[in-house]
Amino acid sequence: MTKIKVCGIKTREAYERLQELGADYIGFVFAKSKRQVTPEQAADLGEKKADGPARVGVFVNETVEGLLHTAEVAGLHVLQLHGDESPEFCRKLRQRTNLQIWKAWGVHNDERDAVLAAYTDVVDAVLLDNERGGTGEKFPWDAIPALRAYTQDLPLFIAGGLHPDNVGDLLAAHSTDGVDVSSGVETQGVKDLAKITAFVTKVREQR
Ligand SMILES: O=C(O)c1ccccc1N[C@@H]1O[C@H](COP(=O)(O)O)[C@@H](O)[C@H]1O
Repeated sequence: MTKIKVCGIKTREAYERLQELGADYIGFVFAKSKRQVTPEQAADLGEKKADGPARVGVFVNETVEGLLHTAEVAGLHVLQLHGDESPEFCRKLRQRTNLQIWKAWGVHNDERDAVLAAYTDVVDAVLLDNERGGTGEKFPWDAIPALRAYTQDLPLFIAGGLHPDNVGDLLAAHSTDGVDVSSGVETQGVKDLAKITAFVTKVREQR
C-alpha cells in the first residue's frame, strides 16, 4: 500500500479533510517558507487520533536541540530533514530521539547520489525530491531505480511536483513506498480541499 503524505498544512479544514480521507501523514513546514508554521500553530491545528495520520515536521538545517524542542511542542512523530544534514548529524539525532527520522534527498542524477548509501543505517526512510523542497518541480523519475539501489531496504518516498494528474503515471511506472505532495494540491498558494481529495483518491485507485 502506497503511503500518502500531504505537506504544508496550515488550516484546520485541510487537517480535518486529511483525517477524513485517511491520509497516512500530515506535514508541517517549520523551515523558512510561505508554508511555515510555528510549533504552537501546528499543535493547535489538530491532534493525532488513534488510527489517524502521523504528524511530520519538515526542517532545513535545524539544530538537534531545535528539532527536539519543536517536536515536543508540536507533537511530532516524524522529523523530515530537508536540508544538508549529513549522515553523522542523523546519527547524533538518532541517539537523542525515538521519533522517526526521514532524510529528504535532492536528486542530482550524477555520482553525488551515491552519498545516499551512507544514510541507510541512520534514518528510517528516504524521500526523493528535486534539489529544493516545496517548489512543485519534478526530478527525472527515470533516476528512481538507481537511487533505490543506494537506499536498499529503506522505505522510499517520492516527492517533487506531484499532483492529482501525474501521480498515477508515477505509480504505474515505479514502485514506491510513499508519495508526498504540497504545491500540487494548492490553488494560488492555499491548500485546495478538492485537489487534496483528488490526489488521495488517485493514489488509492492505484494501490
Ligand atoms: O513545502 C515547503 O515549503 C518546503 C520548504 C522547505 C523544505 C521542504 C518543503 N516542502 C517539501 O517539499 C517536497 C515537495 O513539495 P512539492 O510537492 O514539490 O511542492 C515535500 O517533501 C514537502 O515536504
